[in-house]
Amino acid sequence: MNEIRIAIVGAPGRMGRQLIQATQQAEGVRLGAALARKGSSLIGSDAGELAGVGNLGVPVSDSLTAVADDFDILIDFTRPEATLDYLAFCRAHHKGMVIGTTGFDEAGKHAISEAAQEIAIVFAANFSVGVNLLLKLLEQTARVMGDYADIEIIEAHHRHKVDAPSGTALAMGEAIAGAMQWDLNEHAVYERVGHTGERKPQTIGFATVRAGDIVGEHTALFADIGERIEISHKASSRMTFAKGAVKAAEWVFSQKKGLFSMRDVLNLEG
Ligand SMILES: NC(=O)C1=CN([C@@H]2O[C@H](COP(=O)(O)OP(=O)(O)OC[C@H]3O[C@@H](n4cnc5c(N)ncnc54)[C@H](OP(=O)(O)O)[C@@H]3O)[C@@H](O)[C@H]2O)C=CC1
Ligand SMILES: O=C(O)C1=N[C@H](C(=O)O)C[C@H](O)C1
Repeated sequence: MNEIRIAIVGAPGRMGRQLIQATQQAEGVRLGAALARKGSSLIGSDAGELAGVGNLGVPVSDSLTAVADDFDILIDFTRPEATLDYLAFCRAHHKGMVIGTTGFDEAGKHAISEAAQEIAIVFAANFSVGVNLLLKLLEQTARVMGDYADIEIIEAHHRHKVDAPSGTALAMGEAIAGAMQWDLNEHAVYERVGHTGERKPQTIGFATVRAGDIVGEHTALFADIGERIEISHKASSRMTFAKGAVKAAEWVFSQKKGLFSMRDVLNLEG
C-alpha cells in the first residue's frame, strides 16, 4: 500500500516540529509537505532539520498551491485565522484534514462543520488517548454526581498559550454538560472576581493557570460535602498529541467526508 502523505502547517511551531518527528516514527505515513507563514525566515530550510530528525528532503514552503500534489491529508496546529485559510484550500482541493488548533469562535466552528459536508475532518481539542478516555469518565461521573456536586474544571498550560480556557477544558465542560443535558453556555462560570456571592448549584466553574513550560494539565472536580472526586490528566510531552494527530490522519484518509472527533478515531464513542 502507498504511504499516506501528510502536510504539516505551522511547521516551525511547538506542535509543528513534534508532528514532523511523529511522521518519522509512524508506519504507513510520510511527510509530504511542511508549511510556514509567508515571510518566515525558515522558508526553504529542510523540515527534518527544523525538527531535529535529519534531512528529509522536504523544504519548508509558504504556498499550499505549490505543494498541492505532494500530500493527501493536512494536519493543522496553528491559530484559528490560519486554520480557516487552510480549510478553504482543503475544501477546494478535496483534501482531508486533522485540526488540533483551539480557540475558535462560533463562526469558525461553523465553517469547519460546513466544510465537513464535503471533506473528511478530524477536529479535536486534544489528541492524547488519556484525555479522550477522561472525557468518557467525566460523562459517567456527571451522570452519578452531576445533579448535586459542585463541578470545577482547572487547567494549567505554559506561558505562551494564547487562548483560555483551553480547548480541552471546554471539551470537558461540553462532555459534562452533554451528560447532564445542559447547555454549557447556561451553566458555565468562566470568571470570578470581587464579591461573587455563594456558589450557584448546577454550575461548572473554570479556572486557568499559565506558567513556565507546563505542557498541559486538566482536572475536573466533583465536590460534595464530605467527599470529592478529582479526575486529572497530565501531559508531560507534546509527542502524545503529535502521535495522536498522525494516527487521526491515517484514520481520516479512509473517510470520504464528515466531521469526526478523536473519540471516533479511538473508537471510544458510545
Ligand atoms: N489538539 C491538541 O491536542 C493540541 C492543540 N494545540 C493547539 O495547537 C495550536 C498551536 O499550538 P503551538 O504549536 O503550541 O503554537 P505555536 O505558536 O508554537 O505554533 C503555531 C504555528 O502556527 C503558525 N501560525 C500562526 N498564525 C499563522 C498564520 N496566520 N498563518 C500561518 N501560520 C501561522 C506559527 O507561525 P509563527 O511562529 O510564524 O507565528 C507557528 O508556526 C494552539 O491552538 C494550541 O492550543 C496544542 C497542543 C495539542
Ligand atoms: O496550547 C497548548 O499547548 C495545548 N492546547 C490544547 C488545548 O487548548 O486544550 C491541548 C493541550 O492541552 C496543549
